Amino acid sequence: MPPVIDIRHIHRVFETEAGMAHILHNISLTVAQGEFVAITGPSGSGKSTLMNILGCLDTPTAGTYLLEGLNVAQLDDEELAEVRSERIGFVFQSFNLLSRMTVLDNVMLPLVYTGYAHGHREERAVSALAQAGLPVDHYDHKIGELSGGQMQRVAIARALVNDPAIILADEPTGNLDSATGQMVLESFHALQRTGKTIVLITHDPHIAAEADRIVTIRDGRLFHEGSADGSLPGTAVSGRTLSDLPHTRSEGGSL
Ligand SMILES: Nc1ncnc2c1ncn2[C@@H]1O[C@H](COP(=O)(O)OP(=O)(O)OP(=O)(O)O)[C@@H](O)[C@H]1O
Repeated sequence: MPPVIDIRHIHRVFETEAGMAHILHNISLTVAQGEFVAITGPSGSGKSTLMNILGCLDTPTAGTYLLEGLNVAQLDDEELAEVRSERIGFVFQSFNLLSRMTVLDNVMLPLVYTGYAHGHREERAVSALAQAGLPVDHYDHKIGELSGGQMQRVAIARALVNDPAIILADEPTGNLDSATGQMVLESFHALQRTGKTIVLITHDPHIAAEADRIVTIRDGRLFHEGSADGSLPGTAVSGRTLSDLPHTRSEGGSL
């Protein structure tokens, strides 16, 4: 099976008023299906820039990205949006939930444009919330009534509701105390046991240590655990088309 994430010799250069800012340098990284990888590194090293590329929110200036075998550079905007919504679940430090809506409505939001009937959307949201470990009696609560840890569980459920292959989490425990962060991390471990591929950015070495593998970015260069740099030998890159992607919907189920 090809890696879920396969980036090769990626560079990202931003044009700024002060000139060209070369932020990512020759980064290569593969992540296998079901793997849990932590990306760590100091502030400003390029972690979010890399995560934006992995999440198809940004494109590299040079290099190749194969996502589940798809060559991302060959996708148009509509196809990229489809990949983002169906194959990738995003979890952020600041939760990014709508505070005046209920838990259930927040989790159902990504399904609005799927064309599923309301009942089916609700079923999927309930299943995702169960997977994320939020108690049932909280489903009709407003987000503003929840604790930080509960909010992050809702955000994880929202990321899961489309049954994506990959979960990308940017400092998901950054706003939580360490005990709550640890509990949220348990949700990621549980997701990994269901076959999800997880890439998590963290500053916290204790969180990073829980991943299968840690990669570190310093000054835009990637360092793999136990090796000097992240470069891979150059290989010819082909890629599949969007319709070749496997449909791995599992219709939920609790962990
Ligand atoms: N759109 C952009 N244009 C110009 N420079 C950018 C842009 N986005 C990011 N940068 C620069 O790239 C560098 C890396 O930023 P990035 O946010 O990826 O770092 P980070 O490791 O995620 O930092 P933090 O841990 O503080 O979130 C920074 O110097 C930032 O100013």
